Amino acid sequence: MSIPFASEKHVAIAAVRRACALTDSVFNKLVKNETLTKDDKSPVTVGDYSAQAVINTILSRAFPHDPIVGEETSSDLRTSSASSLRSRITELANQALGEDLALGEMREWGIGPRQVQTEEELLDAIDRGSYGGGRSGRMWTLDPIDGTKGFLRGGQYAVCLALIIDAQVELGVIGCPNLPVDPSNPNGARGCLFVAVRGQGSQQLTLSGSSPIPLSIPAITPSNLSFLESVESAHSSHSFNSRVSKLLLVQKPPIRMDSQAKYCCLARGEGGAYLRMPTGVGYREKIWDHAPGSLLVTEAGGTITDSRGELLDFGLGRDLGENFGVIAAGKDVHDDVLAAIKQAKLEEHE
Ligand SMILES: Nc1ncnc2c1ncn2[C@@H]1O[C@H](COP(=O)(O)O)[C@@H](OP(=O)(O)O)[C@H]1O
Ligand SMILES: [Mg+2]
Ligand SMILES: [Mg+2]
Ligand SMILES: [Mg+2]
Repeated sequence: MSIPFASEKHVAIAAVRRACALTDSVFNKLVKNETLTKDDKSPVTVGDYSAQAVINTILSRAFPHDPIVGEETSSDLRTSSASSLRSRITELANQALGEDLALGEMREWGIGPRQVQTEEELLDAIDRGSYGGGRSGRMWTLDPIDGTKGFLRGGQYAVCLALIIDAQVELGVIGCPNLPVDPSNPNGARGCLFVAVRGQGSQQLTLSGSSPIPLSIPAITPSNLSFLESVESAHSSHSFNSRVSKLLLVQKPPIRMDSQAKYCCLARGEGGAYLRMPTGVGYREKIWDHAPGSLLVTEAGGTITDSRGELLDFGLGRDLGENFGVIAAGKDVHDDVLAAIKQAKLEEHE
C-alpha cells in the first residue's frame, strides 16, 4: 500500500523549495518601488506575488482539480501603473520555475528548463488562490510570504503551504530561508524546511536538501518557558503575554519572531509555548497563517487551541472565525498556560 499523501508531499516540498529560492534571491535586490501597501495597510512585495504565482502554477499542474485559498490577488498588479512590477514578477517566477529538476521533481508540474509562463498566465496563477474555503472537500491554503514585515526587515519569514480535507489539515510544509538550521548555533547555516503529515509526524530538513530529522516537543515546567510571540505588537498582545508569564513565574524573556517560524521553533523544542492573543476587536485570523504550523505542532506532540481551549476550525472559509487567540504549547504545559490566561483575563476585568 502506498503511503498516504506521498505525492502531495513531494509536490508541496518542490513548490515551497522553489518559492524559497525565489524569495531569498529577491531579498538582497529588493528596491523601494517593488513593495505595495494593500487596502488593510499591510505590505506586499514582488516576492509575495511571484512566490504565489510559482506555487499555484505547480499545484494546478500537479492537482488540476484542487482549489487554493491563497493570501494574494493580482488586482493591484493589473493597473497600468504596475507594468514594471508585472515584468519583475514574470522574470522572477520564470527563473524559479525554470531551475533544473531536482531529485523527485517532474516536468509535468510545469517546472524545469525552458518552461516559460507568460505574464498573463502568471497573473491568472496568482488568482487561482481566490477560493473561499469551507467545511467540505479538498483544498490547499497558501501564504507565499508569511511575515512580510519580517521579510522586509531581514528577519524571519516563512513560505507556508497546507493541504486541508474536510476542514482537517492533512499536510503542512513550511520553508524558512532565514532560520538557523541548528538552534544551538544561531550564527551557523540558515535555511530550514519543515514537513508534517497527519499521523506521520513532523520533520525538519534543510532547504538545500539534507535528510529529515523527526521533531518532538520536549517536556518543560511552566517556569522554564520562554514565550514565542510576534515581533509586531499590533498582531498579538505583548502586554497580555507578559501578565501570563508573571502568573506562571516564567523567568526567561519572550522570543520575538515574525511568521509561522514560531510554530517551527516550538515543534523543534524552542520556547515551549506560542501565544497569540488578539490586540483589539475585529481582526480575524486567516487559515493560511495557521494551517501548516498547527499540524507541525500537533504532529510533534504538542497541543493547539484558542484561548478557551477550543480547537481551531479550518472549515469556516478563509478566516478562522471570531478571534479568541491562538495558543500552541507542549502537551504537558498547555493546560497550565490556558489556566494562567483565564486568570489574567479575570484580573483584566477586575
Ligand atoms: N491585527 C492583526 N492581528 C493578528 N494578525 C494579524 C493582524 N494584522 C495582520 N496579521 C497577520 O499577521 C501575520 C504575520 O504574523 P506574525 O506577527 O506572527 O509575523 C500576517 O501575515 P503576512 O505577513 O503573511 O501578511 C497577517 O496575516
Ligand atoms: Mg500579508
Ligand atoms: Mg501570513
Ligand atoms: Mg503573507
